Amino acid sequence: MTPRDPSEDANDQPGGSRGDGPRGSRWSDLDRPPLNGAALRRALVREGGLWSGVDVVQRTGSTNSDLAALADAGRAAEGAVLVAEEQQAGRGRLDRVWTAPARSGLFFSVLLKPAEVPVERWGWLPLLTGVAVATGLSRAAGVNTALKWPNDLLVTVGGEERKAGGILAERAGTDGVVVGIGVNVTLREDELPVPTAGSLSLAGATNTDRDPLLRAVLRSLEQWYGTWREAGGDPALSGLQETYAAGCATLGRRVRAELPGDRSIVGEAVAVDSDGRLVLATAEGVQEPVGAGDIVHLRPE
Ligand SMILES: Nc1ncnc2c1ncn2[C@@H]1O[C@H](COP(=O)(O)OP(=O)(O)OP(=O)(O)O)[C@@H](O)[C@H]1O
Ligand SMILES: O=C(O)CCCC[C@@H]1SC[C@@H]2NC(=O)N[C@@H]21
Repeated sequence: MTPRDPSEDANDQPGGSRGDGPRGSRWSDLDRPPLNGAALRRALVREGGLWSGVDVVQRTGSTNSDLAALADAGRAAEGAVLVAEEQQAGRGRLDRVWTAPARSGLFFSVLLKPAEVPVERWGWLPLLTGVAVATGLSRAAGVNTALKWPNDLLVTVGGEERKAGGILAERAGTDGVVVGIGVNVTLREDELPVPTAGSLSLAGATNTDRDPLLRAVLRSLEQWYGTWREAGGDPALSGLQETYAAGCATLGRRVRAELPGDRSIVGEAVAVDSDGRLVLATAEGVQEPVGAGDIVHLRPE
């Protein structure tokens, strides 16, 4: 898959390259070891499995943009995985920037083509990915994670909820979705892009070795995606709706939903409905489903 940095194959050497650190970085390579692309491929790519290829590049603008361009050109198969050690134009939801310094986290995109699932149910893909990321990381990093609706990954740092990861899902080609995942693994307090951000290491993770973390997330994603597809994308039948609700820190909280067009609604988040929308119960006794926008967790009244 392209575009690739010519130096990327350094990652294919066992132990990876240990040369100069990235330009402008205060970290040496020994502080932040590289991913081992060859070992990841060996562990993840197998006949009949979902992952058809795993490419690791040193640096790019955005793995979502790159994989979407390949999908648009018909040059990427279902299950293609593109990982970057660093992103220089990482993108978040709602046209925000996603900060991704070299080797500080997991920055990757996967191409999914759920042909047997009706398109109306594809909106569950980012939520499904959130469940897979939270499950994989809770297991492999030894840290508690929760989801803020729709798919921010939260950790607790010094008693505060902080955002350590996020998911950006975008249609690509005629029949696919590129799901991009960003997780802050070893970002230190003084490196955080915003005070509300956190990282797995700041939350006390017992393991911050990115290879096993990435494997755990991709294995969990393969499992959840398989179960959901077999259920025809039905969120209840696949158990996804229930599992999502169990891991969602937004439910039961007082929140403000900031909607497109400068409108906002305040209410208690009471459910995630079968379309993946967050249902707010307002003080007026109305149940308002919210499908898009920003959610702010408020203090209890
Ligand atoms: N590496 C990163 N880690 C965490 N947040 C980041 C990172 N890079 C950029 N950001 C952005 O910083 C902003 C602050 O995140 P925060 O969770 O506080 O607020 P938010 O605006 O409610 O985010 P969201 O809409 O995703 O819920 C977000 O827009 C987030 O996308
Ligand atoms: O929280 C968000 O708003 C979503 C952040 C998604 C970031 C990931 S990093 C890999 C992929 N490539 C991108 O440009 N964005 C996603």
